[in-house]
Amino acid sequence: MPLFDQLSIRYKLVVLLGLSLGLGLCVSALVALYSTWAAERQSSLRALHQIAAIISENMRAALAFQDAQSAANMLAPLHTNPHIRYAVVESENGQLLGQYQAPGTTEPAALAWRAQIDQRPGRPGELHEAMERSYHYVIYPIDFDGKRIGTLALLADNDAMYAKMRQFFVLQGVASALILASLLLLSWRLQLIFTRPILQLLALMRRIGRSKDYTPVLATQRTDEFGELYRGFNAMLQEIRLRDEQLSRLATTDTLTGLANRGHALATLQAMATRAQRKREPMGVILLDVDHFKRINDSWGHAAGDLVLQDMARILQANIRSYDLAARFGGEEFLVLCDGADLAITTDMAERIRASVASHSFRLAGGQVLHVTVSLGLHVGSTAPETALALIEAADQALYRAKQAGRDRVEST
Ligand SMILES: Nc1nc2c(ncn2[C@@H]2O[C@H](COP(=O)(O)OP(=O)(O)OP(=O)(O)O)[C@@H](O)[C@H]2O)c(=O)[nH]1
Repeated sequence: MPLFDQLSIRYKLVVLLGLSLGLGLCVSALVALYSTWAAERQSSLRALHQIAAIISENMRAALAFQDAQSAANMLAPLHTNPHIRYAVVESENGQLLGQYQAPGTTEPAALAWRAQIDQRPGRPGELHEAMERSYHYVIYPIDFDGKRIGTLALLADNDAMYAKMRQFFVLQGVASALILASLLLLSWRLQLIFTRPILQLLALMRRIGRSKDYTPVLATQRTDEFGELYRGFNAMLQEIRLRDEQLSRLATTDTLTGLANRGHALATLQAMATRAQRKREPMGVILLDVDHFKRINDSWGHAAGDLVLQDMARILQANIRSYDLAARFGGEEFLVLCDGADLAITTDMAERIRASVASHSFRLAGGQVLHVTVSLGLHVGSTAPETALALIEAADQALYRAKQAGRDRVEST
């Protein structure tokens, strides 16, 4: 069913529910129709029986005396019932005593009915009734003193029965249409119970696909499978969010010192430089290098060197402003980006760092205390466009001069 497959889950459920409820309604309507038809059929035959019983009771004397005139008089009032179309009274030996034909009845029709009555199954003179498509009839035996003296055959059309059936059919149709409309409304309400949570999840999934914001938002008190689905979805979002954070931390952080790594520092420098140029503000770049670091490694081991680098990171963090960035730029080389800082502020910051390092006691795992110095080169970006690499290059030249000038000092471009 390709068309059905293409329908949204909402309409699929409405179609399925509507079809099942509609089918139930059709079956019950057919049952009601059949029962009404059977009841009408029974009641038509019963009514004809009652008329036949009354006429037969009065017809006894006419039969006993073979009085055709009396028989005709007794049949004549039948015209008050427009549905009785034909009646015939015969004596026991089959002799016709009286006959009635409703006004408008043609002779061929009367003859056909007569033939139908004569061909009835069973023994002649026995009580018999039959329901045909367009008429029904009763053959009623007439007894006198315990002896069969004749029979009365009464035939009536089915017009009254069909009129009632038509009326019932119209009523049933109207009721069925109303019920069907209510059932469709009910199907729509019912499908909401199932589709609302699914569509909510779908909308959230689409929104996350667009925004990439994995913050869990589906709060629910539900205790059913949908509640479980919501909670599972929330847990999954939470996990993705944590992993995202972890991944971006790993991608931007130096694992030894916890400072920003080289890649993150360069990207931040580029963004900071662009912003500074747009706002026509200065920005400071400080490049610093641990003096004679190789000696520390060689004398105290690589682990001691690592410890020094970690302490160095802490000193840097302690001496920068919240909106500056300290990064590990290479082995024992660090970069500090000072947002909106002019030469005076940058120089002051570099000097503060140098002095903090020089006065710091680097305590090794074995308890030994080292004193270390750093050389710093700084450059303050002008308002003219400069690439991140050009800014670093300039700071590096200043650093080179600091090293050349004897280390433990700050040089600027
Ligand atoms: N412990 C440790 N050492 C590192 C790391 N990265 C680089 N190094 C070492 O840092 C040292 C850098 O030495 P050099 O480039 O010669 O510079 P330096 O000894 O500091 O001398 P100057 O810079 O001229 O004062 C090398 O011995 C590298 O092996 C690291 O992550 N941990």
